[in-house]
Amino acid sequence: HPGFNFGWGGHGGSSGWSFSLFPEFYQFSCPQANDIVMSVLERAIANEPRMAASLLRLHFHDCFVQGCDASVLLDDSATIVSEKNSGPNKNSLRGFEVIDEIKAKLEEACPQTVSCADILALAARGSTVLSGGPNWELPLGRRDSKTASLTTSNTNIPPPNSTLQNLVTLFKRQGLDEVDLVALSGGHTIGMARCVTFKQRLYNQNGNNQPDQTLDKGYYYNLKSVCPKSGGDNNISPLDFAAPAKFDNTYFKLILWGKGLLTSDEVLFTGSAGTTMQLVKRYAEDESLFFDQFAKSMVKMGNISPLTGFKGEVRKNCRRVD
Ligand code: HEM
Ligand SMILES: [Ca+2]
Repeated sequence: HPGFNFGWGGHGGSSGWSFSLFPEFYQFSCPQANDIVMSVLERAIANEPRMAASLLRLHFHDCFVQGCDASVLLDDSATIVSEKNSGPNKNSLRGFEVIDEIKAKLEEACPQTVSCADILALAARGSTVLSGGPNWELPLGRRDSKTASLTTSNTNIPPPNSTLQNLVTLFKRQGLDEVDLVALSGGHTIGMARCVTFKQRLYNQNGNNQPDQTLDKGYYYNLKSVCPKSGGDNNISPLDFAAPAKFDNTYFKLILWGKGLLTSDEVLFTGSAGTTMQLVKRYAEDESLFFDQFAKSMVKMGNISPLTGFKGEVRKNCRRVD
């Protein structure tokens, strides 16, 4: 089988072999893999700029549940309880049709070779680049799960009203630290969120029927007009209203000004942990520092317990196990 990296397992495993991800994984088996991904992305994102954001988020929601194994793409079936119906995912995750299109093209060019988990990682990177963000060398060789976990999807993915402590804990569970938390939250430089995810901040942040005091007043009135106290749950607002389709560091500037959309964005600056506050300031001041760290943290997130070697499979259709 081409592309396996037979390195010695040195991390306490007793089995002897370990397989790690590496950028040239498809060099011989499907050298055009990234070009095919990029050609589909170019069209999809030109057609709808928000698609870049939706695809970036898909990789995150995959990696935080059972690792980066494309579990998030599986539909309900006799053996699968789909993660698509979890609290954080239902009526929210988008981009599945674009992944299907990429997979169909890859199956034509290189049958049963490129995993759905690697497609998610390639699509996340490509979406970042096409939105004006950083590029990075992307380790590949993930394989696809034969299982999904609705319950883990409900427990591992942080909710939008999280405290800073809560965010730090959920990221630590994945081997990610405060630096990764702040940099990866910068993914909110693109895309949209539904009213239901930030309504609490407008009308009852602390159980006293008062808005979140950290919200800028003008921004607060704007948000109220798209997100009424009752109804309108599916109305959407940009996570970075200054440039919702451009991958830049304005997300961090907005947070400094009380114009971050979600509680989870604002607490990076106002929550009681000096480290994340300093990082928000530094990324707001220095876009290239943010880009460098975002790239590093994306590689780290993409390395969360992948299936490698002979584990898992390469699905033919990302929506079902073979
Ligand atoms: C730190 C914890 C995080 C929380 C609490 C969080 C929460 C959310 C919420 C509530 C939404 C809106 C969903 C909706 O209304 O349907 C959203 C959207 C989004 N998130 Fe996060 N997120 C987090 C981290 C991340 C990370 C690590 C990434 C990627 C690196 C990311 C990328 C995105 C993107 C791009 C969107 C917009 C998606 C679209 O427009 O379709 N988020 N997030
Ligand atoms: Ca997964």
